[in-house]
Amino acid sequence: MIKAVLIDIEGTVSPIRFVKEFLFPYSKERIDSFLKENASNEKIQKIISQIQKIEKKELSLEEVSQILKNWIDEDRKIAPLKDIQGMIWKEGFEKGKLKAPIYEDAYRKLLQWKEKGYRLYIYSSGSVQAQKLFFSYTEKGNLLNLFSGFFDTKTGNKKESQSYLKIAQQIGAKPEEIVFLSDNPDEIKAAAKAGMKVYRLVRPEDAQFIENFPYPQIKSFEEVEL
Ligand SMILES: CSCCC(=O)C(=O)COP(=O)(O)O
Ligand SMILES: [Mg+2]
Repeated sequence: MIKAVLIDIEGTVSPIRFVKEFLFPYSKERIDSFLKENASNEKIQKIISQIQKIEKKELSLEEVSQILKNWIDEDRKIAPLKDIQGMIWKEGFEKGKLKAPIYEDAYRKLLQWKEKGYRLYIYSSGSVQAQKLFFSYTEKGNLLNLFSGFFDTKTGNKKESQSYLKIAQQIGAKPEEIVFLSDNPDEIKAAAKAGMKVYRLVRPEDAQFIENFPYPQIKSFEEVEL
C-alpha cells in the first residue's frame, strides 16, 4: 500500500525553463554583490571554506565568485552553490521578483493526494531552504503546507540508491510504500533499485521518451496510479 509520494522539482512539478531562465540567471547576476555585502556572514564564511576545500587552495572573494558562476553555467548540483543560491533567491522570492510556476496537473494531483491522506515529500538538488521558498511563492499561492518534509543532496546524491533508502527510513515507510516522481532517468533507476515505485515524467517541453526504458514514463501526474 502506498503511503507517500516523493517528488523532484525541476522538470517534474515545474518547467526546467523557470530554473534555467529565471532562477539561475538571477543568482548569477547577484553573486558578486551578494558575496561582498555578506562576506562576514557566518553561513557565507562556511560556504567559502567549503569551496576552498573543493578547490584545495585559498581563494579571494573574486575567485570564489567566478567559481560559483562557472558552476551555475555547468549546472553543478553541489552543496555550497545550492546553499548560496538559496540565500540569493530568498531576496528574489520575498521581493516578489520570482514566482514559481507549477504544472496544472501537478497542482491538481498534489491537492487530491494530500486530501486523500498521502504524505507528500520533495527531493531536489536545490537546498531545503530554496525548496521551501519555491513552494511558498508559487503562481498557485503558498503550497508549503502540502508537504510533510523536504530532502536535498545533504541526504545523498540523487543518482544513488542509498539516498532513497535513507529517505524511506527518515519518512518512516518501506521503500515499496513510496512513489518517486522525477524527469531524470538516473534518479528513477536509483529509486527503483532501492525498491520504490517510480514514474519518469516526460514533459514535452523538457524531455523525450527513452526507448526501452525499464520503468513507466508519463506526460502528466494524472497518469500516476497510487
Ligand atoms: C528551488 S529548487 C531549485 C532548482 C535547483 O537548484 C535544481 O538544481 C533543480 O534540481 P532538481 O533536483 O529539482 O531537478
Ligand atoms: Mg529534475
